[in-house]
Amino acid sequence: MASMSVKHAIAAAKKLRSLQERFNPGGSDIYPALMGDEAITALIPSGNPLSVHILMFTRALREQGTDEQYEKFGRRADNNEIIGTFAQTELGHGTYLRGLEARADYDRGTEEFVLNTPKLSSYKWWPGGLGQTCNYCIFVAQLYIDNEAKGMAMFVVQIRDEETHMPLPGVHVGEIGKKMGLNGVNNGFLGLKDYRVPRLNMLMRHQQVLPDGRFVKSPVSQVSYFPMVFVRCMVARQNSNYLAQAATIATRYSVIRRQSPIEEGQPEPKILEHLTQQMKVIPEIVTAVVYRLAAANLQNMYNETAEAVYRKDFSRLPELHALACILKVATSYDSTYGIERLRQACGGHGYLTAGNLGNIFAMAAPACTYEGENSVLYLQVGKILMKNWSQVLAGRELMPSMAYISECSKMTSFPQWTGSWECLLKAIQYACVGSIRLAFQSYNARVQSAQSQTAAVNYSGLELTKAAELHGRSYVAGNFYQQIVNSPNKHQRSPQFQKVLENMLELHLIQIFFRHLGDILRFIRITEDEISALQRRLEEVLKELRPDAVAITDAFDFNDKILSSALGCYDGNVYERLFEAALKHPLNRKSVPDFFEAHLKPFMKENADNAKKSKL
Ligand SMILES: CCCCCCCCCC/C=C\CCC/C=C/C(=O)SCCNC(=O)CCNC(=O)[C@H](O)C(C)(C)COP(=O)(O)OP(=O)(O)OC[C@H]1O[C@@H](n2cnc3c(N)ncnc32)[C@H](O)[C@@H]1OP(=O)(O)O
Ligand SMILES: Cc1cc2nc3c(=O)[nH]c(=O)nc-3n(C[C@H](O)[C@H](O)[C@H](O)COP(=O)(O)OP(=O)(O)OC[C@H]3O[C@@H](n4cnc5c(N)ncnc54)[C@H](O)[C@@H]3O)c2cc1C
Repeated sequence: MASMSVKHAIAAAKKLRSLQERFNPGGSDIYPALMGDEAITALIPSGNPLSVHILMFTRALREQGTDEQYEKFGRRADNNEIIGTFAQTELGHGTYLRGLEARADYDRGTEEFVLNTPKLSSYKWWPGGLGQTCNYCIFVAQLYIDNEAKGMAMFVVQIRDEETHMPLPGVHVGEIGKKMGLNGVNNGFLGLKDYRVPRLNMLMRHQQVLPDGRFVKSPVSQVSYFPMVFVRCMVARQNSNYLAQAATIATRYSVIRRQSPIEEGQPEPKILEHLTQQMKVIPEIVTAVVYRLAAANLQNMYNETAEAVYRKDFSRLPELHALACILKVATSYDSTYGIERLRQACGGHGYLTAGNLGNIFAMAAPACTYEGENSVLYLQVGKILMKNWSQVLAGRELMPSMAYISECSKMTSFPQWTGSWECLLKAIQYACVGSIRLAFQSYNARVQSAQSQTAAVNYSGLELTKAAELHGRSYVAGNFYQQIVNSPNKHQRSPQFQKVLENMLELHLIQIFFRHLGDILRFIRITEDEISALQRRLEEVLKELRPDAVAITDAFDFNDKILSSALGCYDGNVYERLFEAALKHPLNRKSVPDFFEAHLKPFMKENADNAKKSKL
């Protein structure tokens, strides 16, 4: 599987290179090419062993290295002359970066760094492609000068000979073993023992070690986290894609499969005529659209911030960090749960490998963990919200994506309930700000009672993650509302198309309202009649969107090869394809399986003989 994946990955990398030249001639940013065709990754169902090379290794060299270091390493990496990975996580640490054990000791006598993974728990563990594919890596280690810790630093480390691919002396490298999915990625382990690299192999755009051992700190230490921010932005787009693929499969299957008459004596309808089936499938279609739009917005913000950082302007980093965390968490959670809901919506056939929904789930699910475990990132955002609430209390302005927090903080009560889109959006935002206020009261009380900030974060963790989740809902719903209602190109849309978009907005807002009804009722009085009216509107908008479900998913434009699903094929010949896939199963090559003579027949005969004996 690994070699097949590498073969496919090389073909994909060549296609990316051609896309890049088309989208971005001579440029080094792969993102425009990815925008055009990240579906390439879907062609490698066991995962792309070059994705970390493309997404992290090349970008870290460009963004964290000096221009000279880019010339020495980055250009060859961009040209795929060398293949690298991003080796940060260790067997013993993934989240708590300050706890990483790999170390780099500066030897001013030789102007080299001596790299070590001192214990088994210090081994790098998980980096994509590390096991078999890569011959280089960005090695993240704690920097020591004269045995004094200086914080994390990144080093370009060659791990395999470029000609023979043999591991170099002092390198212990290999594959970490089978996973739930992505088994073509060869995630690996790496141990280094007294492995020396020249001083100029430490990436020094933002922090430096001078030949005499003097350390020049980075102006903003967090800029070293930037490679992770980029992937979090990519996860938002990738996982909205996975959800869109699963929604396409389940929608097409739901208009082919007929089951259970709705009226006695009537023919069996398409299962998408059942209201409960509509509630399983159509919200997921809309969620995929909502997150694709949010991810595109985030990517624009990333590009702007990356350019600013390149000019040493770090002012937008905190907002990008907060939004990248929020969207990475929301898209990975909602896509993972949504794909499983869509699999279940396809009944037994959804459980067949030929339906491909299991593999799409296995590709989407690890995004809840990699690039920052989701609940840890929610806590990150919770901490940022606490800082911003302090700003609100001090009457200071907040970053644009949090401006609604200031507005809601000035409201003494929620206005008269109208049930309009603006009302629903404001209700979600108001509940978020109420949750932030409560979390702040708990957090601040703990800090005031002499608890450390870290401890106060831990003991306020449930309220902090709730506030973070509602902030994510507010941002995503607000972005969707703006795109549908206030978009500058709204007038270019046909009335019919605008109506479909507005139906999707109606469904998204009502669905989020019901998902967080408890959080909302904590801060807003809404009558039973007003809630029942929203229930009716939910049922109505599902009915309204039912005729457009297939057209919307067709507009995702996944061809059959990308979907790789007997349930979601464009021609709708589901049963023929399921049967064709079944007949290809190795067990169907013989009428009598080998295990009959070897195991089953003796087993049955032994039972028959025992039965006879017991009768005698
Ligand atoms: C052909 C390819 C096609 C591709 C198509 C699309 C594919 C896309 C998907 C990719 C597929 C596969 C790739 C998977 C690869 C996976 C790679 C990895 O997993 S790499 C390892 C990831 N690891 C992590 O994310 C670690 C998580 N932990 C952390 O980030 C930190 O430890 C943290 C933040 C949890 C704690 O930090 P710390 O303990 O240092 O302190 P604080 O929390 O107080 O933070 C200090 C200060 O810094 C600010 N901060 C933190 N993080 C960031 C950041 N990233 N950016 C900016 N600022 C940051 C924080 O807010 C604090 O600020 P302050 O003002 O001081 O309060
Ligand atoms: C498919 C895949 C690909 C990966 N690719 C790479 C790669 O290319 N390069 C790389 O460097 N890494 C990679 N990783 C590793 C990934 O980044 C880590 O798994 C991730 O950062 C989580 O760290 P961990 O595994 O140590 O989990 P832990 O941090 O041990 O988390 C375990 C549990 O502890 C909780 N926890 C941890 N810290 C806190 C806290 N402060 N507060 C509250 N709860 C906490 C978490 O929420 C979680 O529930 C990959 C992982 C996967 C699954």
